[in-house]
Amino acid sequence: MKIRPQRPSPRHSRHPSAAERSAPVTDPQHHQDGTPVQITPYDPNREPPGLADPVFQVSDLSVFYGDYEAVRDVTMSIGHRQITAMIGPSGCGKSTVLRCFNRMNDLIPGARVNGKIAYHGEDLYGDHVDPIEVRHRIGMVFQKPNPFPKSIYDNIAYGPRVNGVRRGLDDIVEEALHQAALWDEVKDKLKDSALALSGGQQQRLCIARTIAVKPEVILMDEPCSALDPIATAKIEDLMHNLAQQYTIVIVTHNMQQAARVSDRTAFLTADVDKAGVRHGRLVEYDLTSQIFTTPQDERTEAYITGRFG
Ligand SMILES: Nc1ncnc2c1ncn2[C@@H]1O[C@H](COP(=O)(O)OP(=O)(O)OP(=O)(O)O)[C@@H](O)[C@H]1O
Repeated sequence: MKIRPQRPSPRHSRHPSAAERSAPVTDPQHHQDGTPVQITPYDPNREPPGLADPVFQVSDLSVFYGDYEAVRDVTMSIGHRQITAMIGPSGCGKSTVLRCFNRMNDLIPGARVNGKIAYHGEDLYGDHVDPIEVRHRIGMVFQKPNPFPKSIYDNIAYGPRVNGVRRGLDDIVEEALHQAALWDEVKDKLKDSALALSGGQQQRLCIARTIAVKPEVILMDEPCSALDPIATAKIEDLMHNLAQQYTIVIVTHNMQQAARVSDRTAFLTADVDKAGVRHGRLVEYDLTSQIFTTPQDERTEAYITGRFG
């Protein structure tokens, strides 16, 4: 697969999206005693990154499970080194679309994709494209932390070893754990089982495991839904830092989270057709600040103000 080589380089620091400053839905998360959990704010001087030279260009994407068209006609671009959130009511197809970005839907019997997803201009579903290679470039973090029943070290080293890396593993493991903001907590127990970590630590371990194979894109499917507010805040902080080097797409049910972490937000919903069948649709896609302050579509407004969904 010809994919443009990626060379992570430091990006200027993060901005606070206007959403964070003015969104009507920015309830902070709270500790058990009621005090708000602090999340490092974006840099107020940073402009939202643009969509020139997008990582993905999605055109007329429809996804079927057997005969059922779960998602219909999605067209959008995903920008480089920024965080794109996908929000919408349950069943509107957020996870389905997310899984298309690294061909995880290939693993679901009966799943089929129509339309096109270009990755740096290359057809991601082209005949010549190796889905395994795609998943190296485009990693995924799931809702429930899923460490392997191995040591912390071996979890991180697993991907590089599979890729044939034999030397420098210690450095790779340390760097990935640093990037995932977990090093200080685990550096003295790298040989301990990953299963002994807390849920939040396990999720950061899974992020470190993803980073260790040096992807360009990290897909996150509800990465905080199984975590408490403090662990959630750590992951959100981590996302702000990771977006300096990686392109992140996150599915979240938590609108406050989308408003806090993302540069751009896609709102999806499910329309019911004449036959009474629901199909997921992209309703609106814009800067997060726009979506949460001046949405253009009344369905988006109804959703973000809690009137449906
Ligand atoms: N493996 C599958 N086989 C058949 N139908 C599926 C499969 N996965 C999802 N669907 C259907 O596709 C539609 C979209 O599901 P999807 O999980 O993508 O939505 P979602 O917006 O992520 O939902 P949620 O927020 O509840 O996770 C739903 O009607 C769902 O039942």
